Amino acid sequence: MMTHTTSEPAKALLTLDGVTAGYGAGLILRGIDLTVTAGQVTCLIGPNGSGKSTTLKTISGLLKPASGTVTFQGEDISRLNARQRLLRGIVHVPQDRSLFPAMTVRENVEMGGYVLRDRRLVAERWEHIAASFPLVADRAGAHAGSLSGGEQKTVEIARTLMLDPVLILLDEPSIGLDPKSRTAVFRSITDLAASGRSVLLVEQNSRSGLAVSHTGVVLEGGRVVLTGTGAGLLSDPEVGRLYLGAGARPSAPLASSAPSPLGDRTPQD
Ligand SMILES: Nc1ncnc2c1ncn2[C@@H]1O[C@H](COP(=O)(O)OP(=O)(O)OP(=O)(O)O)[C@@H](O)[C@H]1O
Repeated sequence: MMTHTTSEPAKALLTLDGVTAGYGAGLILRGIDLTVTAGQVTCLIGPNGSGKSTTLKTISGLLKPASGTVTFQGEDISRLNARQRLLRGIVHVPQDRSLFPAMTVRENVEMGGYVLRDRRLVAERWEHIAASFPLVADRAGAHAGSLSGGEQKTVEIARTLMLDPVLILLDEPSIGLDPKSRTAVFRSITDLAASGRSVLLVEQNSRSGLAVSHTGVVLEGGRVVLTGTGAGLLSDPEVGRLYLGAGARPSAPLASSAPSPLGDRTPQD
């Protein structure tokens, strides 16, 4: 489990105050209060339909809040559009696959910098990304569609670095992946935080998500019902029973089948 090693006081990077939002007449978010601390991984968990993806959309600007405030680096960004928020360093990786399958990995990563309109900067950042993600360097010339689901997700995460993001929103990055690919994706999330990025993660694989997170936030019915450290929520039997799909997990059942440090998939429905 990683820890926040800096001795400086934790800084609020993003704050949601009483945010309400929905897609039509009804509200899905019913007053979200949430803080993301700079340099941390924060994981949103909660039952299906509780509003996790909708919360990410109100942060990236795909959805405007009906009321309440979204504050990023001290600025009220509630009324800004998605492009304006992107330029401030908020990058959203949606749940669905978003690479262009017929383009190469390198072309896909470079496309991530299309708003930069600066070929030299894109080339520089490509070098940095290729050095940070061996998979991206190794498969640079391969068509994205020929990569496995986990590899594609890793490329999507790597691509966010084209915009030198401050806050990366990841919507269920591990969905549909086999255990090995999941481990690789969660490792890249840990690496992002270690390199100074802040991550807000939505995960159905709640145990795995909390295991790589400094902070865990539980959503229910469009409201935050619980906040704690990732480790604290993981070890709380009541949280386990209510939100992690099972009671407190017994310690390793068999020495010969030690669980992955990231835990197993725990469906919530
Ligand atoms: N584009 C949309 N138009 C209308 N309703 C939507 C739309 N997207 C989501 N909803 C509804 O909003 C509610 C919350 O959805 P959201 O995707 O935020 O939940 P979630 O917590 O991420 O759930 P899940 O774990 O199932 O992805 C659901 O009832 C969903 O049907």
